[in-house]
Amino acid sequence: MESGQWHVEKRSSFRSESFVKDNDIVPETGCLSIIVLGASGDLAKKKTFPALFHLYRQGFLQPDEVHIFGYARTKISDDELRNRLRGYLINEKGASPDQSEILSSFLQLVKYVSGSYDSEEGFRLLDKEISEHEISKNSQEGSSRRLFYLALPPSVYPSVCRMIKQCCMNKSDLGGWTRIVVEKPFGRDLDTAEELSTQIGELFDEPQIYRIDHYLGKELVQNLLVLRFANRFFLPLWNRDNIDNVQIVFREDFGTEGRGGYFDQYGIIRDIIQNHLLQVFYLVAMEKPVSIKPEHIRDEKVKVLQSVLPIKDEEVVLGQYEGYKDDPTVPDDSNTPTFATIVLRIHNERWEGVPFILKAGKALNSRKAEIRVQFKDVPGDIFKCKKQGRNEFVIRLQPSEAIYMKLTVKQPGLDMSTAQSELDLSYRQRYQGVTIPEAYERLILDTIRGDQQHFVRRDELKAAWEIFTPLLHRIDDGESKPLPYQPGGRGPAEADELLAKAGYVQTLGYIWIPPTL
Ligand SMILES: NC(=O)C1=CN([C@@H]2O[C@H](COP(=O)(O)OP(=O)(O)OC[C@H]3O[C@@H](n4cnc5c(N)ncnc54)[C@H](OP(=O)(O)O)[C@@H]3O)[C@@H](O)[C@H]2O)C=CC1
Ligand SMILES: O=C1O[C@H](COP(=O)(O)O)[C@@H](O)[C@H](O)[C@H]1O
Repeated sequence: MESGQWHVEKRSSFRSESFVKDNDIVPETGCLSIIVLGASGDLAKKKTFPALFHLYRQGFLQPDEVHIFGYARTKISDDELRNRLRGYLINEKGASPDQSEILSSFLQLVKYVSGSYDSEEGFRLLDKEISEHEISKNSQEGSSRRLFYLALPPSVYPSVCRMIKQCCMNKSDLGGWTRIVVEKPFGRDLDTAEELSTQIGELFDEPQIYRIDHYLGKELVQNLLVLRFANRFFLPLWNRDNIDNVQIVFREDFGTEGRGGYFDQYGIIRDIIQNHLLQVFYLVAMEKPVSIKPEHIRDEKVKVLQSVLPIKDEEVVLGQYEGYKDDPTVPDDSNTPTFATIVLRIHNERWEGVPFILKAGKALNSRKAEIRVQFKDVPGDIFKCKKQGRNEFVIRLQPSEAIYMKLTVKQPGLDMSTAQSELDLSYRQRYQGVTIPEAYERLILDTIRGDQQHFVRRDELKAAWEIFTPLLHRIDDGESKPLPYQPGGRGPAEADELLAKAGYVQTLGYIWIPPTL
């Protein structure tokens, strides 16, 4: 190897022990019906059906067991739905022409039923179709499993759940189950979320309800527990003595295109911060769970949430990008934020005084989601490291998944000078040839396996809404107003000022560049 060249070592694949087997989850077989309600919609097309296809392609959904039903009000035939899906799946990133055959066999498993969301007629028809499939497949000798995925606006969840309960529950005497998957945003504030939880809770037990947050299915989010609790060197450092501040950042380089009507009712806090970023926050801040059993993990999440102090107005910056209101589905006087930076503070022994800065924005200068843990300055700084910048531990969730540690090293050469560098675990380079599964793929598989670890429990949801509801009400009442910002930029300058005030020190002149192969 020539000196100075990037050397990429091909490592033989190694098998790691799966820790899922400690989770008390017993694999099941038998007839499986997956029902996508809202099959005509955006989420179903872009996420739910592609995830099902990927699971099928990898052998996780067996053709002799599974059948998929689309349900919505739109009147289309089986073939029309299949053609719509084919058009989308064939053009998906990474799709190859040799998938055409497998795609056709997948689409043959898809059937469509049309009906409304609040009358028994459609759901009785749906039940008849599911039962026919169950009888044809195995019901004489096996159990049957029914998974209802609500790819629908939350306003129709109560009536849809009632219809499922009245008309479509699993009827096999031989066992099986009925589960429902509900999407975010689950409610608009504490009261509406609790009301929704009560309505659904009267119909289904908690183990039947899977409140999905797709950030919990992302590879690096799932890695957080392992990183924190399986590595000795993080244990003594992960606290207020060493960490100065933590940033959890979501940026998108596009606006609300095509979804302005939906977005304007919710805004960036309900769309991203109260759910996706808060889930990441728990995993960074919570204490070690008793075990990796879902209930133990979720108990710790609730505890840390309950230690969060009320958000202070002076620790919030809201923004709305210029041009947002040009969307005809957005009212001219909209007060909805498309950007927010919010500082959360935890009142406990580990984190007292450490700001957790949650930042999310649409129409910014890049698409990126990351966690940035910034350490305090080195005491007794004999190398004058301060001018190089602080140590940072960064977990890049997307794109270019990576974990890297920014640190100060001796600049190679005869001089005794220091420079910023990094220890870098870039996934594309380290795990060559390994496909990282899509979040929805993983989470749908978890629902089939009955693993609720990566889903939101009712008390967790309540604690999450408790944190944000007062601020959301101030925004809804027009008391807190978003500042205008230029699309394609960093968001309002006031957000950077808040970051600096919270203690974040930017390393000037240093940018981490993901290594290329
Ligand atoms: N799209 C995305 O990227 C994401 C969406 N989500 C969540 O997933 C769920 C579905 O989202 P998405 O697919 O974008 O939504 P859509 O607006 O595309 O709605 C899905 C389907 O629901 C039916 N529908 C729409 N509006 C109503 C209404 N007011 N009353 C009754 N039925 C209606 C329509 O079917 P029909 O008229 O044929 O019955 C539509 O095809 C939402 O909760 C959303 O917040 C979460 C993460 C990402
Ligand atoms: O839930 C949502 O997430 C997407 C971003 O998801 P990602 O996996 O691409 O990071 C966001 O665009 C959308 O507004 C929101 O509803």
